[in-house]
Amino acid sequence: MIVKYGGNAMKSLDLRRAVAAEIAALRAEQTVVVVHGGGPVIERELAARGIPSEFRAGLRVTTPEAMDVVEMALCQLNKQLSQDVGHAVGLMGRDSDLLRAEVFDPALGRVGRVTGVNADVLRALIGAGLTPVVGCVAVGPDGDALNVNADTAAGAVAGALNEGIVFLTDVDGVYRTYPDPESRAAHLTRAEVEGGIADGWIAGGMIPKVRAALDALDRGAPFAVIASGMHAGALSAAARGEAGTRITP
Ligand SMILES: Nc1ncnc2c1ncn2[C@@H]1O[C@H](COP(=O)(O)OP(=O)(O)O)[C@@H](O)[C@H]1O
Ligand SMILES: CC(=O)N[C@@H](CCC(=O)OP(=O)(O)O)C(=O)O
Repeated sequence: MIVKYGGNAMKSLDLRRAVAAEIAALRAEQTVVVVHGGGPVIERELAARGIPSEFRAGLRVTTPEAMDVVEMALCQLNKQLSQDVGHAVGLMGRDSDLLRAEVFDPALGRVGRVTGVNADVLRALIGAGLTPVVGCVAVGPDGDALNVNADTAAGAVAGALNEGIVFLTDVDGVYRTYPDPESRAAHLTRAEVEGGIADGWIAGGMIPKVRAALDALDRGAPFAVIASGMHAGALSAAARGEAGTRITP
């Protein structure tokens, strides 16, 4: 299974360690590949350098200067997470062409769209009993770094490995009336997702997440769930289909 682990569910060290422990526990039952972002860490490092952040439809406009900071911040986080998870190898998308990408839209700068995943490297690590922990910086056609939204990167990895995916975040799933957790949808079809984006009840950072879930299914993932990483046991409940929002074709 692929676990996408992102910014909001890693805001404190305690939370990060709790999720890492859940990932380590899940590994006793199944193979796990972690793909991570780190929005809040990137945000902090950019702010410390006086570099402003602008998002369009959930994607960070990334200048070459911002790209350097994104890569530095995510590389450090990658090592911390792989240490937290244990028996893991931390890799960035630039290692062994793990994530290949092209420029998504020149107006967004160095933002990438994934064009290929080196699944053989992941299979080799898994075969050696190690958990891959993948940071979402890809290699572009010119060999330079491209900033890929971590949900998008994780969806592409799930598709390439034909494995299910759980996107961990700071909400219990997709809410029909955000922010009311009682309105969580247990299932959403592609048509409902597209309708939700068009009608505006799926917004902001949830847009790349639901699109990545659909993309993962299109690329061959058997299931895609969006669930909370904020409570103990949430990951295994989501893996069993007892929590979160399951996106279906
Ligand atoms: N319909 C919705 N249901 C739940 N969350 C939503 C919805 N629409 C927008 N959101 C927002 O999406 C956020 C999750 O996306 P994001 O902040 O990018 O998460 P992460 O950093 O975990 O990847 C939620 O915290 C919430 O603010
Ligand atoms: C292009 C783009 O938006 N890239 C993201 C990559 C990190 C990410 O996605 O982190 P979370 O999963 O924590 O949100 C960014 O720069 O924030």
